[in-house]
Amino acid sequence: MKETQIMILSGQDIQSRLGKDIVIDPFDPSRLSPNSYNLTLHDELLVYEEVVLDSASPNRYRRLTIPEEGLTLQPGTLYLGRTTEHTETHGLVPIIQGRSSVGRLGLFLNPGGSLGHAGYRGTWTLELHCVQPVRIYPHIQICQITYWEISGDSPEEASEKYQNSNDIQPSLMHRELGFDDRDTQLELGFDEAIRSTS
Ligand SMILES: Nc1ccn([C@H]2C[C@H](O)[C@@H](COP(=O)(O)OP(=O)(O)OP(=O)(O)O)O2)c(=O)n1
Repeated sequence: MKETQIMILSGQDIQSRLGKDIVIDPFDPSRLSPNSYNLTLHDELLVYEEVVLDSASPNRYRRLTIPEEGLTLQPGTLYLGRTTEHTETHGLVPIIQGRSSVGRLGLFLNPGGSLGHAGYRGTWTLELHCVQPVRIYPHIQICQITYWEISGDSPEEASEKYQNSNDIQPSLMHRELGFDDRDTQLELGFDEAIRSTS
């Protein structure tokens, strides 16, 4: 039987493929690790307003800004954030995971890591929760992206819901259950209302 090897890209390989099959924008070479690249936290967060989240309809949320002097996250709340960086990947599978230095503060994101599609283009949504109050700051290096070679044919198929995200993207699972764009518009309208009064 033929052995299949799944390979992870080294930091050097990531850098040498920039502008070809990998885009990381902005890019800072000091954030490269031996086999990953550290992505940073944008200064906005979303917090759901609902006591019970419904997977079959859009959930209202409000937007927070993380000030330069920091923001203390509280246990029991899900915070949605995003990477500052826009990434684009072709012919490789990108995966993001929380950094160990962040996990050691009891701050966890995207449990188990988040698998991207080969062909994913956009910023990444970060699902943050903490086990005790923890202070965070804008643009801290929060997670790492790794790139994996694919075994076998894998036509690039963009995510119908999340491709080209350039803002924090709450769950769009309701779309799978038959809700149309009208429901999403209501959600966006609520977000704008919150922003204009805060
Ligand atoms: N925390 C995450 C996880 C993924 N993604 C991006 C990269 C992926 O290529 C895309 C779709 O992710 P999933 O396949 O995990 O999402 P779903 O399965 O929910 O959606 P779809 O059915 O569109 O694939 O979203 C993201 O921005 N933030």
